[in-house]
Amino acid sequence: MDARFLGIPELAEAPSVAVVVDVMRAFTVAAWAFAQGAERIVLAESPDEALALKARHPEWVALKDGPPAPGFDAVNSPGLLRSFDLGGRTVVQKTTAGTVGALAVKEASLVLCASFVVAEATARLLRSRDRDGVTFVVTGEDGRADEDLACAQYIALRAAGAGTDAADFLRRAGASRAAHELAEGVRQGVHPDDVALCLELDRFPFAMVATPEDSLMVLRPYAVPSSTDAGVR
Ligand SMILES: O=C(O)[C@H](CS(=O)(=O)O)OP(=O)(O)O
Ligand SMILES: [Mg+2]
Repeated sequence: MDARFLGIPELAEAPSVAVVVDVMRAFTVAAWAFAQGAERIVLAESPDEALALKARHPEWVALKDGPPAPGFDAVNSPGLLRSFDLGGRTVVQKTTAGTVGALAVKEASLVLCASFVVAEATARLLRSRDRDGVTFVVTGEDGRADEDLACAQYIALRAAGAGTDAADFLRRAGASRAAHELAEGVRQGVHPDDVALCLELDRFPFAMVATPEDSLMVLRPYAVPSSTDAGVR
């Protein structure tokens, strides 16, 4: 498998297959939302769009990064989200890096959103597909966020079938700037368990696939069979 690792500003044209990686915290949070029962996650372009969607659909759960904000129901924290019952709910998510990265590749034929908690399911889905190349979007710090790059490199190796030890990749993520900022209270809307939850390898058995639906980009969990062809699209 030919893998490219690009930051959001380096995305010149729509890739065929894109894996958008945000370990801390958007796509760890998204996976937790599905684990808590959410049916789908609408990826919003802006806080205003998230609030407009919430106004049209008061039953939806609006979530954004940063501190709690008027009109929003939740923040971008896995530790805080795990106490929500999201059974059957639609979540609207807007974050600084992860959701922006996914929307930047919305023209791709396959868009996966990933983090360590869904790493193996994501790799398994990629292994099942007959594709020449995969573009990993390293969403943080214009492509330099080491927690995202480490996760992307790990998934790429697993997707290529390599028997890779995750320990070094998880160590890099744990030593990243984002991990330090979350641990030291630099970032807001944080639970003390957030970093540990972001470093839980393969906590969930599903991958996450984003597709356009009625002019919105919608993320859903995708159960990947443990063998043979996963059959997306
Ligand atoms: O919520 C996050 O961790 C970040 C935003 S910030 O750096 O904490 O302000 O957003 P994400 O898109 O999940 O990287
Ligand atoms: Mg991030």
